[in-house]
Amino acid sequence: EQRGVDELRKYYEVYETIGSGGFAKVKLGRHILTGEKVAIKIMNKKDLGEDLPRVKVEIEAMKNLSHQHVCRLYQVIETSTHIFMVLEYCPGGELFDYIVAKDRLSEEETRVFFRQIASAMAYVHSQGYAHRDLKPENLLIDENRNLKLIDFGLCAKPKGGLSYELMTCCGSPAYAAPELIQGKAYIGSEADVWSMGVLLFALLCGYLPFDDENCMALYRKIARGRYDNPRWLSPGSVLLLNQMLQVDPKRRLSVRQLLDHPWVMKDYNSPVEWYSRQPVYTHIQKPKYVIDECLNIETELTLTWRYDQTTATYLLLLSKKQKGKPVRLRPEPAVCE
Ligand SMILES: CN(C)C[C@H]1CC[C@H](N2C(=O)NCc3cnc4ccc(-c5cc(Cl)c(O)c(Cl)c5)cc4c32)CC1
Repeated sequence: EQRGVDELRKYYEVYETIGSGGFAKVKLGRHILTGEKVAIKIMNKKDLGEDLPRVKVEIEAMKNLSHQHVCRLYQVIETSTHIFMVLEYCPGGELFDYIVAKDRLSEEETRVFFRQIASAMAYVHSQGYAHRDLKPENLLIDENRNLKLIDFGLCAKPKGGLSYELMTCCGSPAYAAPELIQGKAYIGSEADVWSMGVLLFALLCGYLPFDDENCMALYRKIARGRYDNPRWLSPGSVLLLNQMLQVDPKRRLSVRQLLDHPWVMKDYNSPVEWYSRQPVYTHIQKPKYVIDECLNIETELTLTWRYDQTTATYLLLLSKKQKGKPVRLRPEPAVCE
């Protein structure tokens, strides 16, 4: 561990543990050069065991995902014993805790969050990924009360594209689609829409549509697809939930249909913007303030995203600029290789 932590401490101050996710612990950190806070996911390869491939899946997926509502991966440091993932820090914690604290959300507040979730999912699907573990515990709130999707350890990128069927039954039962828990071949994006329906119900109601402490009883309820709409739901909410929680995946709304659904458009009168506002530069268009300031990279050089210190510094500077913070490095910066 020591060598890995030394490598980490070259670039980051490492503070207390702020959480844990399955086989990982998450510590608060600060990028020394930019002063930006980060979340550092720390995994011990010994503890990972057969979960190591899941981590590789998550890292590869996150390297290809750059979106305003997907938690950003800045850097990966791997040693013989550990894997460190340096991630975008989300001080607002889990959406799950936010719902619990408020009992349930109003339709208006739910719509703000739901549009962000639809934006993230439309983007993730457009990149050929299915998330497969969508739940309020995997949606974090950042410093501007925006949602960030995390935990891509169960995501899938079918070889032939998202229309190809998947087999692995995974994710959290209460959010899992009927076809998935019945072990049928399923389409990842269709299963994600079911999970979004369960999530929408949880936001609007404060409890789950299908719940039972007995696993088999829970499966039967999901397979049957029957749930009660509490009296405070508007007719529009009842309709949208019904269109998403269709047991037959072919009758279920698609994410694309969600983007301009009347319930989603209410008060906004515009469809959900799902395009990424954070294009992943493959060729540096010489953003002057960054290149000259710190990264004296030959502008003709295509910056290959190595997810090393250079990537982290570049992305964190970009993030600072997007937040309107001064794009300055700490005095006497360490060597900017
Ligand atoms: C399903 N739950 C248990 C999972 C927990 C995990 C810890 C989380 N967390 C805190 O505990 N405190 C604050 C906090 C702040 N910023 C974070 C940024 C990224 C991640 C993160 C990102 C990815 Cl991609 C990932 O895979 C994992 Cl495991 C974590 C966690 C953060 C965080 C909350 C959700």
